[in-house]
Amino acid sequence: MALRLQMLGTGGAFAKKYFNNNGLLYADDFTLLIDCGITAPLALHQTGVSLDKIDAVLVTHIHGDHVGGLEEFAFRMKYGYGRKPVLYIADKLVAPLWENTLKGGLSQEGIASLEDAFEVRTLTEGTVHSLSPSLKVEIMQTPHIPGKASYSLYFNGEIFYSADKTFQPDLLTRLVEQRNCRKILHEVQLTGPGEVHTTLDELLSLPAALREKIMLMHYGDEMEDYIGRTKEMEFLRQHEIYTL
Ligand SMILES: O=c1ccn([C@@H]2O[C@@H]3COP(=O)(O)O[C@H]3[C@H]2O)c(=O)[nH]1
Ligand SMILES: [Zn+2]
Ligand SMILES: [Zn+2]
Repeated sequence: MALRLQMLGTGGAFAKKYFNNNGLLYADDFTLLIDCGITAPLALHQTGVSLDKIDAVLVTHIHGDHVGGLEEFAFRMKYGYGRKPVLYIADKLVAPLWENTLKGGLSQEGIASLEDAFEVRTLTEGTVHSLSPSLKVEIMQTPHIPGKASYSLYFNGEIFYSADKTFQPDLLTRLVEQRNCRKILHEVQLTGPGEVHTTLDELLSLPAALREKIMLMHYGDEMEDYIGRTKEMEFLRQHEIYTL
């Protein structure tokens, strides 16, 4: 059966009308939380999804809007459900996530490493990882902040989910023309220069054959002003469930 996606939030890091850009990906036999930002615990609560229904969380990179909810997630799973959440993470992000983000809050007697708080399953580039019989993922490092690794995701060899990233037209073209990609969930920055993100103008410069596969996410509070100005590319709406 097709994958379904329910964004807990579709906002950029500083959006106030939208929660952080985190998504629930539903496969037949598996529910994956893609990123767990600062607002994820509240967004999950409002969506009516309890933590124990999430089979695993996967993080794309270490910014607060993508990992800031992990401390609460781990503590509530430990004290509320008596177990550790499964965490999929690129091998290169394991040390920075613990040392630079989570250690201060989570470390205590019995929790001295990321593995003490989560069932850590590392992901490597160039490998297709089976999360379940119906859900496979490949991670692809894509440029975001210089010197800071960030990984876009390719699900079941056909669905591309961009991490925060700069414009990479060649990658998008290659995925569609050579790797059977039929849907692209893409971050977008609506105003100002892209710098560490992809601007709407950049995405509008792509050929129609690519644009028609793209849905937009990680946008600012000004999104409504841009409805009708994105050609074939629709805005993903938080909490709605999309069949991919
Ligand atoms: O070199 C930098 C680093 C960061 N930032 C801002 O901080 C935010 C962090 O989360 P984000 O990656 O969703 O979005 C980023 C930008 O809004 C930036 O504009 N330039
Ligand atoms: Zn972000
Ligand atoms: Zn980021």
